[in-house]
Amino acid sequence: MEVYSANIRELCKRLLILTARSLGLRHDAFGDMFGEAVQAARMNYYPPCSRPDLVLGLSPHSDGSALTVLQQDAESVGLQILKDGTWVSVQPIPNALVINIGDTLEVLTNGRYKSVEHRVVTNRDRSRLSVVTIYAPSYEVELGPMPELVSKHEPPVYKKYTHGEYNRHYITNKLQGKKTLEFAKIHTSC
Ligand SMILES: O=C(O)CCC(=O)C(=O)O
Ligand SMILES: [Fe+2]
Repeated sequence: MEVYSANIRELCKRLLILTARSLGLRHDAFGDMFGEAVQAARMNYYPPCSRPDLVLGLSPHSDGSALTVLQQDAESVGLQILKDGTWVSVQPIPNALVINIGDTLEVLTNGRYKSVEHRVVTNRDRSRLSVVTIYAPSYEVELGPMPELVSKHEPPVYKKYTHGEYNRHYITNKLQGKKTLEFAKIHTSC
């Protein structure tokens, strides 16, 4: 687990470098601001369920992280993402990791990258196991759209707050689609 976690940490750092580059930012723009990044792993076990038509394994949500790295059970399909209003199953590919963009990256990129809404469905005959690692800035880091990604034509869509504040909000609210991200949105009335 220690070696796995260390490798996932390196992977997340690299992915954030590539993300920064894709947006025309300095390559270490995210790395510099994340501080001692928060990384946490959890294992989700979904037992077989006699009524998969009635029971979800995990309610629709987006992750609060910047990135989430997911290792799926090779034998059992369960993860679905919401794409253009339709739930699409993410077929497990042997030895492949799934990377989800979380709310924090949506905020930092002022919405250029969107966090993915996802859920887990159950199976009648099979159990399923997933190993999930979240990667996020240190709790005291102030978040908000990166100044380079804000302009007169692209005003900030999200306010400033610390990752600790967002985390508290996230864990004290129900999983309900992308509702937790409302916390970060600047609501304009016109
Ligand atoms: O089990 C999965 O494939 C997804 C789990 C998940 O979305 C989560 O733990 O946040
Ligand atoms: Fe998730």
